Amino acid sequence: MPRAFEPALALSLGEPAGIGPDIALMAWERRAELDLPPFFITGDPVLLRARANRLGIASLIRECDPEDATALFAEALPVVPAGPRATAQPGVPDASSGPAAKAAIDMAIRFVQSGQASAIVTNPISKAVLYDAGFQYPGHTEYLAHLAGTPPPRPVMMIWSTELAVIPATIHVPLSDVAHLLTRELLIETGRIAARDLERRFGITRPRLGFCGLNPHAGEQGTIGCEDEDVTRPAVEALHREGIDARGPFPADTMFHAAARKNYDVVIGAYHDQVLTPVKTLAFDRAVNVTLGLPFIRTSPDHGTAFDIAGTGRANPASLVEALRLARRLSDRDGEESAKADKSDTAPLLAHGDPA
Ligand SMILES: NC(=O)C1=CN([C@@H]2O[C@H](COP(=O)(O)OP(=O)(O)OC[C@H]3O[C@@H](n4cnc5c(N)ncnc54)[C@H](O)[C@@H]3O)[C@@H](O)[C@H]2O)C=CC1
Ligand SMILES: NCC(=O)COP(=O)(O)O
Repeated sequence: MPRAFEPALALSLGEPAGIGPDIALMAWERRAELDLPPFFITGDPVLLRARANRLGIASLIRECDPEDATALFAEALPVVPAGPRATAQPGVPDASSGPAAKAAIDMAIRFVQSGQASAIVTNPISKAVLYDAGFQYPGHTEYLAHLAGTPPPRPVMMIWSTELAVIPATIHVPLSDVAHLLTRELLIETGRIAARDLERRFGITRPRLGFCGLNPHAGEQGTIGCEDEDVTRPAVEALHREGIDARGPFPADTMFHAAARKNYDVVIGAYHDQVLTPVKTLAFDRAVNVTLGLPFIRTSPDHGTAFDIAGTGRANPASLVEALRLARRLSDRDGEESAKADKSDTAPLLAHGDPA
């Protein structure tokens, strides 16, 4: 059933010196051809106008309130001004970058929490720039959990593509800390959240979670490192006892080939690069970062700020386009689910192998 008011998606500006402004403008320019869901940007409209001029995009930027964005979207790029002016040039972050990027996220989240936006899509931030500005969180994933409530829910990072979906159990931590941060509790909680959200939000009945070993050959029965037998296997068994289809641990080096990928709906790995490397190799321009475990929907392109090509017109907006589409599909599904007493006929949102 259509909702009376269709809120638009809130897209945060991201790092002003990065490609976030470029890809937002490029996506909006092709909104009709790509049949994009309406979105508005939270951020500095002056910077966006300057970037549009630099890129030669005949973009009409219109400052507005979030409620007006859906109606405006066909004729202009709606922008809700957020925070301080962003003065950085493409590729060269300056002192305004951190505060401007953070203000854009804060405003977008307020609109999602008040129902003035249906979901948040975040453009990439430079973590180092934000840390320099005093930002206390490793990335969006952890910051959004902090904004979501008290105590903050455990956020789970999933990078989703039709070829492969992955979750790093530890997220933005140094590699030297991974072995001691990888606990049974962490894996069990991550598995529970993944199983629940893949079912509830993505419509996958009894999702198959493939756990990835930490050590070579998943520890070779405990002879090459103890974590796979002492931590991961008991976590998989505990999830299994709860009725969750958890499998593994499997060796990381053989989990990602085409036949193996058919055995899981998502791979849960030990650390960031273990699982993000395969998905970015397979689907760099299509994969979407989705945060599970939050009371609202958040997606993001899978890539970073790409300072080396900001302002050149060479950035590919495809991952942002997929992030916008997925946010819309997840929020439509959310709306249907809450409006519906009988949920049995809601189709799966995406299955691996579906055309994107
Ligand atoms: N969601 C977020 O906020 C994310 C932020 N980052 C941040 O981005 C910054 C740079 O990270 P890198 O590791 O250099 O990764 P990156 O993704 O920014 O760039 C890696 C390479 O891919 C290219 N590239 C990236 N996106 C592209 C696109 N849309 N079209 C064409 N080429 C593209 C870049 O030009 C570069 O050569 C870091 O500060 C990192 O923290 C990284 C990932 C996600
Ligand atoms: N490589 C993905 C990534 O680091 C994204 O982090 P976040 O800012 O979305 O938490």
